Amino acid sequence: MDSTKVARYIEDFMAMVVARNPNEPEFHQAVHEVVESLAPFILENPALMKNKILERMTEPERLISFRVPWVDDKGEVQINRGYRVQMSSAIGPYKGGLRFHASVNQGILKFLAFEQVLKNSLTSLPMGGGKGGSDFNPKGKSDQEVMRFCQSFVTELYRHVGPDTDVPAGDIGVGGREIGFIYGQYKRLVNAYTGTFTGKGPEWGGSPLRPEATGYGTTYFAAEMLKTRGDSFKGKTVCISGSGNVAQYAVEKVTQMGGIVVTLSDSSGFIHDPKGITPEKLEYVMILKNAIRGRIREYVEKYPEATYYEGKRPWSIKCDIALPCATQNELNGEEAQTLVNNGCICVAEGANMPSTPEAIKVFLDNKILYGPGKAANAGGVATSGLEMSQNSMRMTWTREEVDQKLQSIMKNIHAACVKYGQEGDFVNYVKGANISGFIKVANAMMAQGIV
Ligand SMILES: NC(=O)C1=CN([C@@H]2O[C@H](COP(=O)(O)OP(=O)(O)OC[C@H]3O[C@@H](n4cnc5c(N)ncnc54)[C@H](OP(=O)(O)O)[C@@H]3O)[C@@H](O)[C@H]2O)C=CC1
Ligand SMILES: O=C(O)CCC(=O)C(=O)O
Repeated sequence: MDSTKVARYIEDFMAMVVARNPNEPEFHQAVHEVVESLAPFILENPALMKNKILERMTEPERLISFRVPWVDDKGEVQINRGYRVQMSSAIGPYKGGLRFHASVNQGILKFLAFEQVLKNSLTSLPMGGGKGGSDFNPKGKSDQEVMRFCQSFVTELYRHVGPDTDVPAGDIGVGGREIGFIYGQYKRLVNAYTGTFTGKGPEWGGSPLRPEATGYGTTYFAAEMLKTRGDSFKGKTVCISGSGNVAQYAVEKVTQMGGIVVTLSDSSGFIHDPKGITPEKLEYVMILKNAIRGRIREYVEKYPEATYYEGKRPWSIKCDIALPCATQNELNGEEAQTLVNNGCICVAEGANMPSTPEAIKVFLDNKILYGPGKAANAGGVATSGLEMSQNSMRMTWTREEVDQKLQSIMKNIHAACVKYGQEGDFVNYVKGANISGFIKVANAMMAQGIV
């Protein structure tokens, strides 16, 4: 393929995306990465060009934005903005999480929804892609305030979702507590018990292993990547960022597989525990983060052998494997170079788009094992898909059954990445994930006409 032609296609396509979606840098970044992978493939397939498949995929089918008024504990009226981006229903109902974080805006949710379309396709389950949330910041809010906010949020959202229409779940700032409040109010509004949300509690329709699934899945994916080089987690030093849902269960699974996790972080700083975060220490982190809702710095008060670094990220710590599990753009080019210089051989993304384009270039140039989020963290939404199946069948699989299905899905995603990403003796998992995720959605769109 003529490289000038490819470069011009990417440039023209991105100029169009930027012009149509001004002031949305995260969305531009996510689309650019995908277009770079897909350009040669699309140029070789005139039908994809003629039917403007990628042009349509980068335009949400529907974008809903709404007012979320609620009353705080002081009796003051607060107003937030709620969103749902329904990106693609080509292969199934819209599916993707809800994020509650002060930084949420339309552009961030569009990047997440776009990534979700390809990720959900990779799982091989029939799920379209969407994402939603609000600029509501749950930090420091009482349970009552969070409940009132969630009830107001879903009092508008409920019109746009349904078990065969759009099935939201959790993401940053939305865990079991929030899904509970949202589902309770939703059920009241529609007067029906349906599988419209996933991440529900185990007693009321949730799938076994959904809380664990993203962190476990990322670890399973990394293990598959390591296997291609005859390696494993055994005895490896692992740096993990974040300390929320994904990070916690990544620590658990890595430790079970014989790795030693030495870092965790939050938006204030990171802790380094050279002796490793043992199951007992992880139990404390789970209480600290999920019940007390404290800060990661408190870890060093309980475990003085660890050190806390205020305002810093964990990537300067020497490790064999890095699992970024916090948020987008949390690992830049310089930090990627430090990881590589320190001997890191594998990066698997539990978070969505945690590595900047410069960081990704460092990983690919140095040919380390690099698993992008849309492949490596797909275990969460895949298990949500399994929750949807269980809800439809009105039955519950065992934890072991779900774990087996999750492992098999992660293996299949890995195999698909290898199939489309093999470049000589190197696997470019970015290219593999993007092309493999794209093909199924593109074929469905071609079959369904210009819609
Ligand atoms: N939950 C899931 O099933 C899935 C999640 N993901 C992705 O994984 C990542 C983590 O999600 P999840 O664990 O569910 O979310 P949680 O809300 O449970 O945890 C988020 C963690 O990331 C930290 N964090 C958030 N924003 C920043 C920031 N700007 N800088 C540094 N740290 C930050 C938080 O720290 P603090 O408390 O200080 O904000 C917290 O430790 C996200 O990228 C999400 O999109 C991907 C697939 C599925
Ligand atoms: O489980 C889900 O539906 C959503 C998971 C999610 O938000 C993600 O994969 O980023």
